[in-house]
Amino acid sequence: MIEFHCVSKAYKGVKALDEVSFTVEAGSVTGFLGPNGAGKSTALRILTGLSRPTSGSATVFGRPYAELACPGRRVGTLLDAGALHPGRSGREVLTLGAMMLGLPRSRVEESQELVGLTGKEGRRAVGGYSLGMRQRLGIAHALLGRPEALILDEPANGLDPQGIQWMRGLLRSLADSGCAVLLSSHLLHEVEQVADQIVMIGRGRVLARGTVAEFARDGGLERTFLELTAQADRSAA
Ligand SMILES: Nc1ncnc2c1ncn2[C@@H]1O[C@H](COP(=O)(O)OP(=O)(O)OP(=O)(O)O)[C@@H](O)[C@H]1O
Repeated sequence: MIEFHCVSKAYKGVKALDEVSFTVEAGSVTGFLGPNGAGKSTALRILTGLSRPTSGSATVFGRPYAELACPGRRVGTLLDAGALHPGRSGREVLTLGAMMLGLPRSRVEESQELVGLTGKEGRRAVGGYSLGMRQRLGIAHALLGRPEALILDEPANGLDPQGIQWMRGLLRSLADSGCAVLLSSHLLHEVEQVADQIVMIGRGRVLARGTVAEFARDGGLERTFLELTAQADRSAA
């Protein structure tokens, strides 16, 4: 459903991504794990048509995101919760999103409820939101069109432990209802709790892929992550 096929990206000769390939199936959560600067955001920006790969292709439902008919309805994205307009209320952000996607107003309340933003919070300007509230609003925005695929960049940033637990439950239930969920993170524990499959990236390259159970069996997620990222750093030095 989501597919990266040999995606490379170079910025002025520096390789941010190097032949990245993996897939995310419908009905599953894939954790895209990597240390700072590994290339996670670059990969997700390419997947959502915000950046062009130097070579290779990234597709959703078999096509580049920008070539999908009404991509915003089929693919929910949250790449930067900080980018929401600070002067608008949460409700306005969602109402504008629903209008742009041609969705009924009822989706605004439904999405707001889904992420636990109260009516009062929805009427406040986003500039006064905590980071956790922005993340919830960003997730509500991503879910407006009842998407079949969900792409989230570091969605747990700023969420408190209750918020993280809530998000896990939400992503699990979305995947169980058939959605393909791809979330990037550098928080191993958070990803381990929710993901079916893990793709580890370091220095722009896929270092390992497998199910959470496979990582647990083969030395543990944290140990594997630290070893492989250190190895990638050494070979890049
Ligand atoms: N617009 C850009 N111009 C030049 N280099 C860039 C640009 N965007 C990203 N990079 C570089 O590409 C590499 C990957 O960055 P990216 O932001 O994709 O990593 P990340 O895994 O999302 O990191 P983080 O967890 O810190 O957000 C880094 O070395 C970064 O400096």
